[in-house]
Amino acid sequence: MSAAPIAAPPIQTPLIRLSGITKTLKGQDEPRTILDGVNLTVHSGQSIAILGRSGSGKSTLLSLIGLFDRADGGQYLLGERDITKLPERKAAALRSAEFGFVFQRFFLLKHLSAAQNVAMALVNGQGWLPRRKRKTQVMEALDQVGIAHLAKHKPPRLSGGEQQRVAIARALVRQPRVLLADEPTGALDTETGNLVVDVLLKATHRGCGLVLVTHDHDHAAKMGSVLSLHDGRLG
Ligand SMILES: Nc1ncnc2c1ncn2[C@@H]1O[C@H](COP(=O)(O)OP(=O)(O)OP(=O)(O)O)[C@@H](O)[C@H]1O
Repeated sequence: MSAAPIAAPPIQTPLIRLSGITKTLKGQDEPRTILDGVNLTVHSGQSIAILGRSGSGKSTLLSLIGLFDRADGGQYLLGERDITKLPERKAAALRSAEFGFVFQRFFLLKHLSAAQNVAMALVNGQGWLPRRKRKTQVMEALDQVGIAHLAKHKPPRLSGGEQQRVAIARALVRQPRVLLADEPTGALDTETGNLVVDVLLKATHRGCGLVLVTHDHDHAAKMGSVLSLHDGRLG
């Protein structure tokens, strides 16, 4: 009896494919090429760390991925869609639908509770979601980062790590396909930073792609892959 043929695994379209991305900054001085043919592929559930010396262009690259900025050359595919030259209005809509952002600074509103800060991310062009639905999504996001019990606390009563977890919940509440984190542990001590990295990684278990810019080699080593930006190239 011949063995049954082994089915080929389904080929998944990557969430993101950047090819040959270039970016030259034209300030008062000589134009400077920051990204010089960057290729990057991000799959669902994948975590990628980007290391590189200060000024090497890590934040610039993250801004391009998150559609805050545009490349001068190369191609950007989001799923099957070529978004290299997407007009800004459409880019803004994609930005809030597809990406979650976490930064070194938490950017929380001090006079709002943790839950209210997270709910702010649910305001969209059509206004607010129905109250009950909004509350459920907010509590799920806070639960996902392990601080549902702090929902009513305002930022001044929270530790740095707790505040960053509120910021991560705010990034996750719209269920983005990709989480972009720029030095999210930069303002935290080592132990708290480790916790925050674990929370970010947990999001990848639900299928989110994660791109983490960091200076911390231990945090980078926790990611599925580690890339380094050097002389405008990622490798
Ligand atoms: N809007 C801008 N105009 C001119 N130069 C800029 C602009 N934004 C960034 N730069 C320069 O581009 C280079 C890359 O900056 P970027 O912030 O991407 O680096 P980075 O690797 O994230 O650095 P760090 O690790 O210090 O955050 C730096 O030399 C920076 O000074």
